[in-house]
Amino acid sequence: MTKPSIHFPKDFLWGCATSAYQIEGSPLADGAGPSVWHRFSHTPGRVQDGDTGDVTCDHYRRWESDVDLMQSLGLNSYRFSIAWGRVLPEGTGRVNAAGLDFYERLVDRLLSRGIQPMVTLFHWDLPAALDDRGGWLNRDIAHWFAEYANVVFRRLDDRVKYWTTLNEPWVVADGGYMHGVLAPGHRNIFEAPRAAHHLMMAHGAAVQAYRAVGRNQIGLVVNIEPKYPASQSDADLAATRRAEAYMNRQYLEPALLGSYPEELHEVFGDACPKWPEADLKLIKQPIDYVGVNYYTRAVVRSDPTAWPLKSTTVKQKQHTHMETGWEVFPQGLVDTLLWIRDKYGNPPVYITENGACFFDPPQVEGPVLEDPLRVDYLRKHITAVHTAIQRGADIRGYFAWSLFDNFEWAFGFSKRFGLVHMNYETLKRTLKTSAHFYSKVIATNGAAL
Ligand SMILES: CO[C@H](O)c1c[n+]2c([nH]1)[C@H](O)[C@@H](O)[C@H](O)[C@H]2CO
Repeated sequence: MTKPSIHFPKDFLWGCATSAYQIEGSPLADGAGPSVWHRFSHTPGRVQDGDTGDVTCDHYRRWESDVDLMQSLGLNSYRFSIAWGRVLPEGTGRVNAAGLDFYERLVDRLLSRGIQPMVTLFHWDLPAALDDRGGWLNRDIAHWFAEYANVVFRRLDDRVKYWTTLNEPWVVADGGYMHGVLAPGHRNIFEAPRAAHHLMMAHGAAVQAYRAVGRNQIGLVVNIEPKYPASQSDADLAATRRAEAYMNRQYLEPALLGSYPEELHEVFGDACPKWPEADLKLIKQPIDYVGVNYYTRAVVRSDPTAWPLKSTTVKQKQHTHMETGWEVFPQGLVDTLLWIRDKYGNPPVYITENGACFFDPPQVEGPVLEDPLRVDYLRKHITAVHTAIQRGADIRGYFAWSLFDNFEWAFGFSKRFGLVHMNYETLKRTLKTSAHFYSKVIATNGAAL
């Protein structure tokens, strides 16, 4: 029986995603101010092997040929983030012209090569100067973020059609303030919900600012990891509900519904703050799309000893090389997209990140690196996107994570997600077979799956 031909919507965005601190290098060049990740990666013991973002892919200096490489892959879109500290070295006030000029040149080159930019304003690299003023624990950060956003909107909104306020506020609050494994490295259950709330207030303030000056689209990017109970026991079902509320609903629902899930009280207990209605009104600014970062699912079991969720995830059979063994589970992407369709009124969605890390060698000899496991992962997950579209979900684009192997936060360079291999000694870029595969999928708008 011949395979039914797969076609995506005519103007579907096909891109790759990256972020500033993970690929640019030169974190202090041309007047840029340091970020919390510059400080964190230069603090011994915080990042595996003492890796830092000082060089990484050296994109800050190789951006022109990198854009040409994107064009050679046939990308029609590229998702990247702007380093706040390059534009406003102290986070507020003085604008660093050289920093803003870098991103303007990047946008212009992308457009000249037929590549639509999707720009993320904040992908975790908060200016250190703002962290010194309390960072995400200071309510004023909503104004600081709106000020920064305005500077960028005014310069680039005539060319950038897709904006994102935040990338994955959950990771910042959970990693940076609850568990302390990401910058700024706090471990405090009383801080985490406040950081989460101020992140969302900043999102709302930036969207509100955008509506005054912008003419294009703006959204929020959240990581969604669907939660499946390990059993139908009351304890596992309750643990699954808590885990879903803590990761998947805690950010989407204030943004889309103007309220927090009740289950957060079970997670945070007496650390759960009561927020004024005005805050939630600010957060619930209408957005044009939801960005979904999907990698894996979680099978959840109750575990009264696990802090703070009182739940753990059960490792599954086929998984990627991430430390906690992210299961390869494309059905979870279908389930996630249909869950958003049904629970939040079928908003426009972009898959703003999807990808996998498998072992790739540090050096590559030949012209291409074989990465069959990643090809298989991408094929299954892009097919899952198509399944969700056929079942009525309004999906408008897909961005593979990531264009290059890059700085994988606390894991340093030990984890490789790229479609293009990075030799960190020579900075040589080498296409993997996943890049060639993705290129064919784009050229045939899905038929090559
Ligand atoms: C918690 O998993 C998230 O969905 C997630 C996975 N990832 C992310 N978020 C981040 O947006 C990227 O900066 C990471 O490099 C990438 C790979 O780890």
